Amino acid sequence: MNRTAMRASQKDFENSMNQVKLLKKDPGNEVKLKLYALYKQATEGPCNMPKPGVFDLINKAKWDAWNALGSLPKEAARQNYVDLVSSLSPSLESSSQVEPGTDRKSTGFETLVVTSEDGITKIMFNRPKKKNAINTEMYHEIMRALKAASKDDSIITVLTGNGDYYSSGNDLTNFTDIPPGGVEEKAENSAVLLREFVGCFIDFPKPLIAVVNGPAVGISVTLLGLFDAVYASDRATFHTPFSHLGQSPEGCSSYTFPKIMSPAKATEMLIFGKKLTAGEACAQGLVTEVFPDSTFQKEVWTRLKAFAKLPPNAVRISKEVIRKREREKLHTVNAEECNVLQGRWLSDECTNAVVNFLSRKSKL
Ligand SMILES: CCCC/C=C/CC(=O)SCCNC(=O)CCNC(=O)[C@H](O)C(C)(C)COP(=O)(O)OP(=O)(O)OC[C@H]1O[C@@H](n2cnc3c(N)ncnc32)[C@H](O)[C@@H]1OP(=O)(O)O
Repeated sequence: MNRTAMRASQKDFENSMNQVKLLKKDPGNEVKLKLYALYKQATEGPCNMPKPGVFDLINKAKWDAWNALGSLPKEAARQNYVDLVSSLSPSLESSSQVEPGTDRKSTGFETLVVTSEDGITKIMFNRPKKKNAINTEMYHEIMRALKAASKDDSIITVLTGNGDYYSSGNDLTNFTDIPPGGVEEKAENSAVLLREFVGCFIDFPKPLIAVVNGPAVGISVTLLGLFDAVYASDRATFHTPFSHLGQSPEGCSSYTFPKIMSPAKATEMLIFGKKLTAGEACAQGLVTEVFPDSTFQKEVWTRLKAFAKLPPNAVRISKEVIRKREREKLHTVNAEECNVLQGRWLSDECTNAVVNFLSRKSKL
């Protein structure tokens, strides 16, 4: 069953309430508080009770648990309640794919693996044979996964890649699927898609962390300027060969990169296509920290799990405070970059570069 994409019905919710009564084992106070909070959120919405006094320990703990859910929508709370109950009583739900002790994995994605565990939603690019190139389906699936993650009960969201690459950027075969309106229509559709896609990163309400497991190219690099932290393996490289491809910067990088790394360093990357090692990208401020590849996954996930234990409301509010004053500017930059790219995609320079790649005449 697709836990993230599907919404639990009122009937599922009522079944889950009954299942709680049938639990053979006491799930413990922490889980009971979580169930209480999700139940209240699902039935009444955000916490609307006055805060109990410090000595009213039980009611204070219940209030804290409910209040911690912030503005989580009722439907999401209902789904989380159903998921939590089914993880406590797997034998009671025959159709559940949720095994105790394993990640909650969302099916319904062709190009991603999306899991949610320990307060972290992980969105993993999953086209390893194509170096995780982002095809049109993947753009749509990433947007869908981000929208679901923004509403689930995770504290942080992580993007990473399966296989040896983080991502090789835009799938160049995207350009071969020409609609009846011809290349102009294709360029226009692509600009609309890109604008919406980058907009999802600008507006994402929780800390967004990139776990860059290997080389990153094109849009998978530029987007990093919109992330809240970027952890990289020392195998990772960062390459934006836009001029070589007859294209121009996107992902708001024309604004974020000069701010992050100085205008001249941004020029070297975005105009001259200089490829940075992970160490260089860290020295420029694009990467937060670099880890040896042999210990990368272990060290990063230990750290992320600790971050995900922080108070959810404080984390979310802090992200909003940081993003708020830049949001409008970022949307303006995004719109401008998409406009410029729409023209670039129709240029001979771009067409030749794509044809050369597709006919195996050139690689980066
Ligand atoms: C609609 C929104 C548009 C937003 C625009 C964004 C701009 C960008 O992102 S620009 C960056 C575009 N990316 C590239 O130019 C990378 C092109 N790929 C390469 O140069 C090389 O594949 C590589 C250096 C990434 C890896 O080389 P390597 O020799 O190790 O492996 P390959 O044999 O080349 O790759 C395996 C397999 O994967 C296919 N592939 C890899 N990357 C892409 C890609 N970006 N687009 C399409 N296909 C890609 C490659 O063709 C191979 O496929 P086959 O096994 O079928 O031959």
